[in-house]
Amino acid sequence: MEMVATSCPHFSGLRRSCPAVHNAPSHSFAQLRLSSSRKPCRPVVAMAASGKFFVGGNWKCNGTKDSITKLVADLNSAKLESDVDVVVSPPFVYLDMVSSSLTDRIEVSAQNSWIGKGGAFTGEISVEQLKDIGCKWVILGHSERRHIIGEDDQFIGKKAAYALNEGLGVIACIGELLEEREAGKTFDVCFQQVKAFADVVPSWDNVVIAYEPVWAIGTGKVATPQQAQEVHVAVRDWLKKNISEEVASKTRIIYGGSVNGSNCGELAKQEDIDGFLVGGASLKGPEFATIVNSVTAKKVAA
Ligand SMILES: O=C(CO)COP(=O)(O)O
Repeated sequence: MEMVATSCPHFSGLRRSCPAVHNAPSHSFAQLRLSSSRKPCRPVVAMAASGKFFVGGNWKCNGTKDSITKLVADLNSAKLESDVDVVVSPPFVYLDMVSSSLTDRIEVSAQNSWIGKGGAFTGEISVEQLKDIGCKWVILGHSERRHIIGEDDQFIGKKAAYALNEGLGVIACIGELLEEREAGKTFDVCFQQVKAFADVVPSWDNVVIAYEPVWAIGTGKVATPQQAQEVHVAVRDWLKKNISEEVASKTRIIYGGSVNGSNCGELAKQEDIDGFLVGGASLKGPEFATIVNSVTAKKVAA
């Protein structure tokens, strides 16, 4: 047996299922143990720190002081696996309240931010203000902002560049409409949206990509694990070809769209699903904790 670093000789990408071995478990991020004949590839190392499972709860425009106080109490008492980055994203008006009452174990994200320094921009929230109240992340490019509010790639890109330059992490959302999927354009749409981020981000260190097919958001129609995995692999391959192998390997690609406590385990087992962005089910503390803890299914699958 020989130890080799980083990639599989049977496949151009990093950390993919090896097509040379049917049903082979996935490659890990860092190292693979290969037989000297270079046939079956087997992972021997668990996910690297850079690939830590990431679960975000996007509370959208939901909640009241009372319901959010209860949700925070449930989250504070939940047992969460330690090897998961956990983030929740309350509506702006409750952000400070959540940030100051939530356990340090969970970080807080905004659902939007302005494209530049704050000032005379009525109704907007600046990155400086978000940092001031302890916010570490911002969700950008969410389909509800793209398709309901009308934000385009260029505008979203400006927000991402500014937030990253100022030290916020960005949860960069991409995903196709149903008609785009049906027209066979899923990859084209996702690549174009990733490219818009890629064109402007100063570094990928603080970027998590969230693949959220629009037809699966809030509909109860979750993508199958295979559908999600297929897009995640394609996006990772795009990063490899257009940015670098390192960025492709390290960047977390999480899935969102009707994730719940029942379907998270099967999705988590997919090699290129590095976590979730959860809407409706993140409003229930115990169910959100189940989704966070689906990292155990991933570890078993590896
Ligand atoms: O939009 C989402 C997360 O950002 C997903 O929402 P649902 O989980 O409610 O489908």
